[in-house]
Amino acid sequence: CTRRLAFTFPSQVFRIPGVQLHTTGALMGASVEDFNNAKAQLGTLKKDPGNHVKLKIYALFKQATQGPCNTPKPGMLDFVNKAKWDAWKSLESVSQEEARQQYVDLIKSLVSAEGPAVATPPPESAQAFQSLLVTTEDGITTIRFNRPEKKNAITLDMYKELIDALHHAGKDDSVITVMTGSGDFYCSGNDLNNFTGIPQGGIEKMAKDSGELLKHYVKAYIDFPKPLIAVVNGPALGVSVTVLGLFDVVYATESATFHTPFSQLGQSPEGCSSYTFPKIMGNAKASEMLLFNKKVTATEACNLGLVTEVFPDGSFQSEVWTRLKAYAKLPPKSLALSKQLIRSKEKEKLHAVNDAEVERLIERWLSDECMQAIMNFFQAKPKL
Ligand SMILES: CCCCCC/C=C/C(=O)SCCNC(=O)CCNC(=O)[C@H](O)C(C)(C)COP(=O)(O)OP(=O)(O)OC[C@H]1O[C@@H](n2cnc3c(N)ncnc32)[C@H](O)[C@@H]1OP(=O)(O)O
Repeated sequence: CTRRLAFTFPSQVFRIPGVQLHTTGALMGASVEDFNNAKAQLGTLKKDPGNHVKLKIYALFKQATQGPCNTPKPGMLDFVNKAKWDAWKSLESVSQEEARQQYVDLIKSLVSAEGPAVATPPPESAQAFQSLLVTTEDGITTIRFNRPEKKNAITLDMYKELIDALHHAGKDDSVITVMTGSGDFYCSGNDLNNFTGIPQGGIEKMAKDSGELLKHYVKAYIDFPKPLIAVVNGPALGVSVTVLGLFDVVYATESATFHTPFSQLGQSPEGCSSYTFPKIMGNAKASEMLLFNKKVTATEACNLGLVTEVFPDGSFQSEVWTRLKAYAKLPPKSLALSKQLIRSKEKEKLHAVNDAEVERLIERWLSDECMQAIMNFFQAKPKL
């Protein structure tokens, strides 16, 4: 029985091939009911103006069932097939197993987002995010950066979504919360476009507003009430690295790297890293990273104490998720209260550090050094 999910896409209809409700459903690990519910959602999905969700479903399905895209690139004017090809191609480095998992997570998040009741719908995952995939399953809320085509760079809206997602995850009935990335990067840090628009209210207001947003973003990590675990699936840059000092456990795949090119960008450290990094790795090593832009490998980051454990690329996802599922079976209150005991002594200090870092950054964002560095990135696209 081969039934297909169909939806309109720029005035045409294209189909997700091969969604066989019985055989493929079992293969992909989602139930027939999930697919039926997802199908109903796809017909009415209102919050998908750019068809991002639909394209994502298409691409994940292709990647999971056929592996990396090796078909010829469609012509520029073949908009529909080009969009599909780009979406599939962007998953090149996602393993079939990971794509399968992401596909199932996405289908399930659609089902619980707006659809018919499922067995135990976590109310928090009822939110639809543009740039994140948030799911709750087996006691784990997973917040996944989901802009793989931009290496998961964090836009202003995405900071807001992340704050929301963290607040919800802190209150939902999951036992642990996991952050990870879609595609080949964990996250390339702040989206440098955040500073390129001509802001209403002037550049000073933009810097001040960005400072406020950053402060709230970092605060969401400082105050996070239950175990927070980073699953670093690839390179990490900037603010996605600095906040790692506020996580409870950081697992990294062997090929992940950690890079905080602040002085290169005319900026200064954030995410409380000016305090947590020297504390974790000592002043000398922290200075290499935070002042002199040293990019460290996963193994080096582990030796420095920033990363808890490194796993081979080939078995990263399966080893880590097996472990996380076991952690999520531990008594939730005991875990949360123990985390709070470990972190509470530091909280006041961390908030003060956050305030000071943001104040310094507001000054930096208005500096010639910073503006020049951002212009250089977009003009020359240097590889950092
Ligand atoms: C509220 C504001 C708070 C601010 C807090 C302060 C935070 C500071 C930081 O996070 S500093 C770190 C900032 N990040 C960077 O400087 C990274 C810049 N990007 C790169 O160096 C490279 O893109 C790369 C190393 C991440 C990846 O290189 P490569 O594998 O060669 O891919 P591409 O360069 O082709 O990237 C693909 C696509 O993504 C776009 N992109 C990637 N990262 C960013 C980014 N951080 N900001 C904006 N755009 C980014 C890149 O431009 C390409 O787009 P295109 O396909 O050309 O449209």
